[in-house]
Amino acid sequence: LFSRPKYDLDKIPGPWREALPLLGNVLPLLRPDFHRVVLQWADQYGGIVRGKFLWHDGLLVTDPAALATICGRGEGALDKAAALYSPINFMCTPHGHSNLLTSPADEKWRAVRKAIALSFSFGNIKKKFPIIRERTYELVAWLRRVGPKESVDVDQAALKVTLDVIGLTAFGHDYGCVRLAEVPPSHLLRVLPRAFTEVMRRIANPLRALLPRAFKNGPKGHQSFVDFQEHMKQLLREMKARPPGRGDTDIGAQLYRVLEASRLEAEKASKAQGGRKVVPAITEERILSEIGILFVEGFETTGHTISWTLFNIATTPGVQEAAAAELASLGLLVRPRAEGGRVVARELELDDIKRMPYITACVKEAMRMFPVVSVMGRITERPTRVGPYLVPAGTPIATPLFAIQNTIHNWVKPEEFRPERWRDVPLESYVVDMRAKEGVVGDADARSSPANDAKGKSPVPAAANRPTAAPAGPVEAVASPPPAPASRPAVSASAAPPPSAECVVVSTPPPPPVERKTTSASPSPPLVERKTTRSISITERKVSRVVPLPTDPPARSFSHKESRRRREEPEDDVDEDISSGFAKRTGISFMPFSEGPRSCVGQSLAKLEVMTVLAVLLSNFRIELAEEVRAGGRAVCWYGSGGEMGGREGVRQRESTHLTLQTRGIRGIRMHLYPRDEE
Ligand code: HEM
Repeated sequence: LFSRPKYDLDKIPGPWREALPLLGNVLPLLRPDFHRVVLQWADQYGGIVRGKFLWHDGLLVTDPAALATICGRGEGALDKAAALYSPINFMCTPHGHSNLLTSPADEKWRAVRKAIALSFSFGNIKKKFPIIRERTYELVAWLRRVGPKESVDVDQAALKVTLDVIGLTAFGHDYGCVRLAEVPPSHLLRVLPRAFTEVMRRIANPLRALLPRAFKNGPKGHQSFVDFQEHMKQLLREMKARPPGRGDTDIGAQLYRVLEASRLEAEKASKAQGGRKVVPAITEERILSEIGILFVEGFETTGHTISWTLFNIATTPGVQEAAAAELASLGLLVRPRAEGGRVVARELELDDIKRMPYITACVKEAMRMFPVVSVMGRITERPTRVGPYLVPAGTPIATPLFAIQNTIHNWVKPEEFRPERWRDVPLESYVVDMRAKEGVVGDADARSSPANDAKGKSPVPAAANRPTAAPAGPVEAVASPPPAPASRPAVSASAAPPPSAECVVVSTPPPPPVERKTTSASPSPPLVERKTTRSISITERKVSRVVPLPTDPPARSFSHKESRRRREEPEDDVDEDISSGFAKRTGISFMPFSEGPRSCVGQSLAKLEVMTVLAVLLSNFRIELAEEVRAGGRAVCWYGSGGEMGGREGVRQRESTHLTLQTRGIRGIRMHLYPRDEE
């Protein structure tokens, strides 16, 4: 009776102590801006928080060291909480087949991920640059026709480009969104948001899936799934009717190959078993689900990232001017007619993108503050140590990106949009991994970053940053880290395939500063001047060694009032120089594309798209958030033509996690775009 509890759940701080019977802590999470509730819990209780989700215990993890373990490959790494993602399966296929995003990391996932990763290699993605650029310039032409007097929802505008780009680059299908003046309700651009709404409703209320008619808008939601699947089936038909040619590694082609390979394998097995029917491991329905998930993951994510970045650029003093100066230095800024007019600016080229450290920094800072995938779900398969706590098998663990990247425990002045934070971070890095204290970054897909050379290799030669203290060697340190401290990640993780690509984490002694050589065929200026060399190098060779570092003590928990005070008035001892000390704690505190084997497979396309759209729009227009309307000295928001956003705060108050982080309602993020040549 008095034996010690087997697990440490009761030692974990969190709102579970105030949980309601049966409902637990669910009620505040039903708000559209529940990401802010989670952030507030992270600020208040620290990096590992226990909550009651209905009658289940669950954890919210924002502690960087614990995250590095959870997202890594070694002991303590966690797989997807497949059940949590299941409404997405039913959006993609009638019988709820899982897919890359939603399935656990099993054999089927591995086969599809490997095939698709080739499509997203930078070598393949860079061939798509002309498509992205063409659609973006078409958008510019449309925006010019609209003119600066009308405000435009830049979010909708960006979504049109992203849907066109996925359709064309992945499946050779033109949805023609950018060209459409009116979008019919049956168009995929309209169907997708309706289906996302139904997914959100089913996550909040799983009974909707069983009895759609019993709930408000249930039949409509069900219909949106049917409509979405119809669009995806059309793509599948087109894919099957057009077997891929040699050298075609586009997504459609790769999915076709996976399907065929599985069919042939089943045929072979059937023959071997004397003609008994053998169902292929990967069926058409699975492929349908894979096609669907590319639209679920690739459409809104990229579109909202573009619009959140534009929003921050437009509303932070000095930032737009700095971005324009960078574009001008590359000869890309359209000049006023009086100074020679539009002809002076040239068209954006692929190589320009790696010469825009400031705009890249704006994107990263926007992705830190507004991570479009704001929560991800994992689950423990066996008793697991999360940070210092042992928790039982079957514990759901949310890794809430919004809270990770905005909590006062991980970031200095997190609510400030400061592109300067990224000054010393290599251009290609979208993971801040402070395990090598003064080092900076590990980046899963650096090899496939547009910032890298044409062959898709890291601009830093594999061995360049490797100190003699960490010689290349066997993988043994990776395979089994000591069990106790969860903060000892096995490996800095990388994109899944090819399996040989790994990051190497090293600690002291620091190597002598190395001259950065580029392997690029065409000579280009260094990406970003890199001040810290004691860090992580991204290499195509086998993992050398991981040298774990001591971790920071766990973040303290505060009263609600105290955590709010600390957010408003950071302590004096906090590093004020956020231009260099951008993150505070050891481990991962920034990973908008996630990290490790389950990181975003499409990030090379996303980065290229975001940068292209931003560079072209900012070259051509000066942007302004549609003005607030004032009445009686107070800002009021209303919808109509003209000003309506209610300033930066007005937009922020409408933040909503609706599968992706976006604005609530139909007002979007409206801006006036002033053509630079007409100024
Ligand atoms: C700025 C844009 C994007 C962001 C911020 C983003 C972010 C993410 C994140 C955080 C995950 C992990 C989700 C989780 O574990 O629940 C993810 C997974 C994924 N993303 Fe993206 N994504 C973006 C664009 C894209 C694009 C353009 C595509 C493809 C067209 C794509 C395809 C996928 C897929 C298939 C997965 C599942 C990978 C796996 O588990 O193996 N994403 N993405």
